[in-house]
Amino acid sequence: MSRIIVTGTDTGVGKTVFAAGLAGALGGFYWKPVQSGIDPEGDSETVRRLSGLAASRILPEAYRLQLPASPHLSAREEGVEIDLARLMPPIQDGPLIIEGAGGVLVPLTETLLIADYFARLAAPVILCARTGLGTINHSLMSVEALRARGVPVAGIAFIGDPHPENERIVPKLAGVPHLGRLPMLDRLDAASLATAMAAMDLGTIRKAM
Ligand SMILES: Nc1ncnc2c1ncn2[C@@H]1O[C@H](COP(=O)(O)OP(=O)(O)OP(=O)(O)O)[C@@H](O)[C@H]1O
Ligand SMILES: C[C@H](N)[C@H](N)CCCCCC(=O)O
Ligand SMILES: [Mg+2]
Repeated sequence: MSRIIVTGTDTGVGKTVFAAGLAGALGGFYWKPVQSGIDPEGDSETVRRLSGLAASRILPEAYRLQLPASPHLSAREEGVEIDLARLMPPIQDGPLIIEGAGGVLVPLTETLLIADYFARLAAPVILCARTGLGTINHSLMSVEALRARGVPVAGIAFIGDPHPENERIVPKLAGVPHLGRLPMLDRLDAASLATAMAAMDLGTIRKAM
């Protein structure tokens, strides 16, 4: 079964938008194992709006927590203990896109970081990174943290305005493919996202899965 994890250099970098575009382009399934923050909507609802996929392709979260915070804290606030056993991906008949929470060293529990969880999933990761100032450091640190845990990095998907130098040096120093760049879309809807996803290297992503 083919699976890929979508992570990012930070929260708010555009993982959900990219994951929606990818799930739509691959005709796959989307799963957000741990959602922290559901007002006005969680990432699953966003993906439903933006992917063009049927509701049945968006799998229910294992944890759906109210507080928009680090998952370890959101869980604690609700008296919930996040259990790794509940975070194993559902079996699906098609490509599964799994979205993390925040960046790679965000804690799910007092002892389990999101990158440790990815290592348990044994699936490749796409790192979503901003194109602009600050991305070199954040991207290279994220790749190092993933590698240190033996998590395969399929490549970097850039998000934002073109920045040829950052888009050159980051994949080069990280030693991973540049998977393309998703621009910030003025009108963000399923149709414009599907069109913009044509700029991504879906062939390399499919091969990595
Ligand atoms: N390509 C894009 N075009 C237009 N708006 C975008 C794009 N990517 C992200 N955004 C906007 O930026 C904000 C953050 O994006 P998104 O929710 O995808 O981040 P995230 O990395 O998934 O965050 P989280 O850590 O909460 O899961 C949202 O308001 C989203 O609509
Ligand atoms: C609330 C947010 N939108 C995400 N669901 C969780 C982001 C956690 C980030 C934690 C941190 O790095 O400080
Ligand atoms: Mg998200």
